[in-house]
Amino acid sequence: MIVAENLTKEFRVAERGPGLLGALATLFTREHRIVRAVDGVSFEIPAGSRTAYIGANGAGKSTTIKMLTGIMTPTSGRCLVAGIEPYRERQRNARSIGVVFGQRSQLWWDLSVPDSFRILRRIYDIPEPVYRRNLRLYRELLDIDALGTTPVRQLSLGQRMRAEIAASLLHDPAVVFWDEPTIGLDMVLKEAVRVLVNRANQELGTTVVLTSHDIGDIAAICDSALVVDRGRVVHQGTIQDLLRTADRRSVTFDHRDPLPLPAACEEIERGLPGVRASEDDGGRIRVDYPVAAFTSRQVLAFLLDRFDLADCYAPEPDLEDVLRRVYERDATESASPDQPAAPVESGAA
Ligand SMILES: Nc1ncnc2c1ncn2[C@@H]1O[C@H](COP(=O)(O)OP(=O)(O)OP(=O)(O)O)[C@@H](O)[C@H]1O
Repeated sequence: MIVAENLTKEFRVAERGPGLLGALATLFTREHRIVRAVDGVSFEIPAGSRTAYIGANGAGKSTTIKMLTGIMTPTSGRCLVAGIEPYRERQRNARSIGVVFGQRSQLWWDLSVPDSFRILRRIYDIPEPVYRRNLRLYRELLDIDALGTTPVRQLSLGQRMRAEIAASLLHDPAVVFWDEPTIGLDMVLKEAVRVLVNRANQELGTTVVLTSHDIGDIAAICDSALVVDRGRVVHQGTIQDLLRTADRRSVTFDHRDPLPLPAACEEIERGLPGVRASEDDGGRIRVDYPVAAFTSRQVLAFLLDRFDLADCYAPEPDLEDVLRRVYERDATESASPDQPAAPVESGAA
């Protein structure tokens, strides 16, 4: 179980003027401003869950992960990972967690991947059967042998990320924190990484906390989501809960006889004000409606009344669309500071 209680992190940043002179002046200036990267965040992540920690650029995700992994100490509040306050007991915490930061390496730059793994095995005191089992898995899924004896610093980004991901799971940690883990990976490797982490979750009960802008990773790995904005939690619940916050939904239908599509779309938009009707790639009509104005039942009743439907389906809202709207809404709210921050929604955490 991971708990954050009023977790806050502030940075003191020197004010800097424009240009080179401005940059030089910061060396002597006494003017600072406080950036509150994480602002009283509270949440609970149950053991064994797979949680996406999501938010727009600069929302405070990496800073939170750094506190949860013990790299940074909170300005106030606290967090617990499996009962440990990570920044107070860094070494004990490190034994039960695995970490991938897309931008940083946990491997030894001048050593090869097999050498790095041998060192990690000693550091974590990994039992022989566990070490062998995991290496077998990495051979099978990540083609780890192909990295050979090349020093880590000479690997491509994608090759290094394969090794980082394997290293984070090598000691069967209770929790993995992955911050942008699939940067640089091709589609086949992305899929392999998803299989690997889902296997660890199902077979060993590994808790997964994933920070990513990759919607494919979020949908394939996570069952719940924590959405942060300007350092605050604005949504916590299942991915399904998040999808239910969509403000537009759609219905797509096929007509029994060929229809004059532009005229049909116009008729729908006239009959249901605020709705958008358009032809999709397969020659069907797609009707997008605002959920605040219509229920799916009302839209369907209208369509059945006016058209001779051959087939009809209502797809799940698109996670990418839902997140884009959350980020757009948050950006609009930050542009008008008088408006209160979005409320915290809670679902099954
Ligand atoms: N060491 C630091 N010193 C000063 N400000 C910082 C520092 N680290 C982060 N910040 C600021 O804190 C805020 C949150 O940064 P953070 O890296 O946690 O965001 P993020 O959600 O991980 O963003 P991204 O999706 O772009 O990686 C940003 O405004 C950032 O500029």
